[in-house]
Amino acid sequence: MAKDASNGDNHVTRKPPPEPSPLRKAKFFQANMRILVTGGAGFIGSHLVDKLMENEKNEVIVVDNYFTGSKDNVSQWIGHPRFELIRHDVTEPLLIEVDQIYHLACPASPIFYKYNPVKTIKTNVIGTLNMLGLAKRVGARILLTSTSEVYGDPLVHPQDESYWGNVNPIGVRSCYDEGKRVAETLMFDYHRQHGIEIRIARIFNTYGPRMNIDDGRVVSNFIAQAIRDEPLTVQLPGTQTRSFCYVSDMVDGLIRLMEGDNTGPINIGNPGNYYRHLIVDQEF
Ligand SMILES: O=C(O)[C@H]1O[C@H](OP(=O)(O)OP(=O)(O)OC[C@H]2O[C@@H](n3ccc(=O)[nH]c3=O)[C@H](O)[C@@H]2O)[C@H](O)[C@@H](O)[C@@H]1O
Repeated sequence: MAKDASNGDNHVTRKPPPEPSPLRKAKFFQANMRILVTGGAGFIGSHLVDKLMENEKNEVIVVDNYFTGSKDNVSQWIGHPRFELIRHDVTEPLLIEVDQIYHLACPASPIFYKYNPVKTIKTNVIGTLNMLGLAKRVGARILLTSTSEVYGDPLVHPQDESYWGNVNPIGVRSCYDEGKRVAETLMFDYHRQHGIEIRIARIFNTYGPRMNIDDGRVVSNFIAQAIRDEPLTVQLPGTQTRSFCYVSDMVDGLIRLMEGDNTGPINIGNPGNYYRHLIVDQEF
């Protein structure tokens, strides 16, 4: 699904990224790559951590406030010499020395992001500013997990990255949709103004182990209803489509984006769209 979505002028005034700080070079020479994962105790974040930890040259630091994530998701790494877990809210500055930042921290499903919309906006805006400030200070490359929801209620199907979206700025979902859109804007402004190395992924529906069963998203809804022997909720059969990506494929996509040369934004998801009633037929 990847495409160059420069929208005309994203790459025009790119400056070279700043040098990594001498402090990091001197102090952390043992590990080839020190990687920060915000939201690393969440569903996708914890699978990303598992994959990054497979590489013995990586040292992984997880920062999470456990709003929707859980220590259980990373319990297999607690005590490992290359792993560190910090309870921290990204809306507060973080002083740390790292080479790469995967910035995932954000409530991601409607139930949770609507629960405290002001906090959701703060996490997206102030949290992303803080992570970009950190990236600038230490010369780290930063990847933001944005979302397919930046396309809002799209007027074109399927949406490629050059589509600017159709988003309600004042609705109850805006804290998330517009929050992620501002986060993307901040990423590109830091890139253009300060030469920060950025990567932006727009994540589509993802499923797999550790997904939150009660988060109100379609796969978890179906599974939860099936387990509870309840009728499955299918809205307007035949009209609602979704794509579904398995979490290990999502994580591979995120790592390849981080390691590659394309800033994004890049859609990451399953390119096939499925009607909700077909999912039910196939899975149950
Ligand atoms: O599908 C997507 O678009 C989303 O995918 C992932 O979200 P996901 O792993 O599905 O959701 P969670 O399991 O809720 O993970 C989010 C993590 O962020 C943490 N978080 C949330 C809010 C906050 O203020 N700070 C913070 O650290 C949560 O505790 C949790 O561990 C990414 O983390 C989101 O940034 C992305 O928007």
